[in-house]
Amino acid sequence: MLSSSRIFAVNHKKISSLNINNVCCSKIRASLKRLKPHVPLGRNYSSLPGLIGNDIKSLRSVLSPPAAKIRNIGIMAHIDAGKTTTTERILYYSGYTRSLGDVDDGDTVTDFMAQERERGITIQSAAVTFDWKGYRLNLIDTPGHVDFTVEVERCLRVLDGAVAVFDASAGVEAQTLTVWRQADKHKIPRICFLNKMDKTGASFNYAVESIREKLNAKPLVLQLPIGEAKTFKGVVDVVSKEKLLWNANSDDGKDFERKPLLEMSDPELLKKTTEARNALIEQVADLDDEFADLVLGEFSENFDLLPPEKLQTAIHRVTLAQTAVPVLCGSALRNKGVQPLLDAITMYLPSPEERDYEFLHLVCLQTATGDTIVSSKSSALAAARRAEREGEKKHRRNSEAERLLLAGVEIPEPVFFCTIEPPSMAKQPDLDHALKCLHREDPSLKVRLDPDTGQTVLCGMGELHIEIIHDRIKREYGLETYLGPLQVAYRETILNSVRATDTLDRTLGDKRHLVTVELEAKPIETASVRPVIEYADSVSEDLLKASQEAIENGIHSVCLQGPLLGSPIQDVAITLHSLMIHPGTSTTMISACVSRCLQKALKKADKQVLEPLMGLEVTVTKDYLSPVLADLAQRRGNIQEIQTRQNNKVVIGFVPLAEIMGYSTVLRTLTSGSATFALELANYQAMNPQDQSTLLSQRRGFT
Ligand SMILES: Nc1nc2c(ncn2[C@@H]2O[C@H](COP(=O)(O)OP(=O)(O)OP(=O)(O)O)[C@@H](O)[C@H]2O)c(=O)[nH]1
Repeated sequence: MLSSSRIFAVNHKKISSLNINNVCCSKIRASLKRLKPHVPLGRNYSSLPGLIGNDIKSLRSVLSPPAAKIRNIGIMAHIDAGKTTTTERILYYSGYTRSLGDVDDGDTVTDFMAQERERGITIQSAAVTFDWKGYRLNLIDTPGHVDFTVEVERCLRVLDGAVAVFDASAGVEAQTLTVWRQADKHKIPRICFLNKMDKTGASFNYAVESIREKLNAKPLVLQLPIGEAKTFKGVVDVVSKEKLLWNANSDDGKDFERKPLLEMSDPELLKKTTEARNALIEQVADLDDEFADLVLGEFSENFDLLPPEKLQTAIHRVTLAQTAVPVLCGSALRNKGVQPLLDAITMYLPSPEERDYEFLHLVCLQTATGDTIVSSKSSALAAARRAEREGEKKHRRNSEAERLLLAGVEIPEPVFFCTIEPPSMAKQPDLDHALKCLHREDPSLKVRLDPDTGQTVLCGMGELHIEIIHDRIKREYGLETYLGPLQVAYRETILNSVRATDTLDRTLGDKRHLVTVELEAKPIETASVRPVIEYADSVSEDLLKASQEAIENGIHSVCLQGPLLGSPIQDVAITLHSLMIHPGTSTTMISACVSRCLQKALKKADKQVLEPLMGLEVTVTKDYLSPVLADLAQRRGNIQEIQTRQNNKVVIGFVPLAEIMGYSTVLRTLTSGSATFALELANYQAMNPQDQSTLLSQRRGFT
């Protein structure tokens, strides 16, 4: 009975380590497999204090620690900032692994896929569970490359906190902004880790300023570096006024000493640290009333008397409130600064208990017959709509549908596509199966059938994305497939209003199907991927009730394949002006008539191709700036600004996606491999008439 049906969006669960593991279970299994020679299959609890003899209570807390002792966190950053290297060190110091893996040697735990190891990049998020000083940490290492943004998004939804890793010589980079925005959207408290402090050009102050300016965040400087670049050897803990120095002779960074700063031995550093601590106390007091009362009352005369724990508790509160972000620094590659980062994770990031997930109070997995479990926002909405149709009470429906929206993942539209063919027709079902599985795992991969050729078409987020999918089909499903040329996913729109009328009159058997439709298509200003559908007052409500779904299906199917290139039509509104349906006409016929009528209207309209415009950021040394700019000019690039970032120039601008295919190879050649770039879809822009007609001729095979 529908009144008892409930809808759960539960594709990502959280709270326990088991749940996080479910998100990326294949990856964990593979990690454990690789670790077999070193680690017994099961968790290494060596770092947990309190497990004595047969103490059942302790044992229970080891197996399932109280929620207050759990941290579900993610590591996120721009590509190559050092997430995987930092994760690798974290696993080593926590006792999860017994040797240090290296991205450059292709032997890290979290980058286990063959493609990740070969390319030294993270493609799929990996979850690992380990313990640190009595806390259970469930950690996800996420990819930095923009092609795998969805992977980051799906992880952020299950996290309670995140560590944002930065390359200290570059500060905030293009993809940092993207992941930061995603974390803002999911309201994830964060800690910043300024990595690569050992690298030439590393600058703590520059990186902190870039967090303030570009991310519009309030950095809380909890550490100061001791030395920078080649001279980097440790950090000062601003909260406790202690210095942490790593033993230069230790090759794994386990050995470091923590000493209070003294006037006698470190007068300068002590002075700097006291200033930084006072500034930190004032900053936190500004953000937290409880702490302000404490500081102004008892400690206003001398901040030195304020116990570190009081400051730490207040920092925890402002981190949780996301009014500021603690900033730490180190060098994961040189094994410095990672243990204090782990302490900060347990100290400042929240436990699951401290986070409020409204939709999770819905989702307690006590399901019963009649419940609906859905896997995405669109299926949640479809289920909610179905529930609505079948008569649930109005107020309950609305609030439920709204809450379900919280649980969805936003999947960006793909910008590239290409055909994919199996080695033989007999293998088509195997290919379909592989693509179905891969799509389930990675919803940003879309698969469709070309209605004209019957070919399977892969749609993805970028060249790398499609390349990796191709490779995975070969390695994981044993299928050698053939990819057609990579093509840009264009869109279409119309430039003027057009009207059409159509009648469909067909008799099948002894049944007459008769529909007459009049509709109008017009351009709209607001960017809308799906057509806006409106009904004129003259259309009878009763008629509409019975046929609305069929009408909308007809409209949507036409808008998926525009008349120019067969690309989706966007920024249009369709108004149904009149509708006449003969009794007994099937909904299929209604859909067919609406589709035909809309196609007729679109044929008459002035049409425009829209092309994906990419935001581009190229980081290049001064010597190579000119060739990079000259090349971008040839690619119809529009340069917005050129910033100076340490010793580099950063070119920021826009370039049509069609012009930037294979850019990594060209850029490597132009700059002897010294430049890096990041691309992100900015919007869809109208092509100029000349480029549009060239494109149309190419597609029609005339050039
Ligand atoms: N100098 C220096 N290099 C580092 C440091 N940490 C990482 N690297 C190097 O930076 C490169 C990228 O490191 P990764 O750990 O793969 O970075 P990532 O952020 O996981 O990369 P993606 O997942 O592909 O985005 C590798 O060559 C590392 O050796 C560091 O602290 N100092």
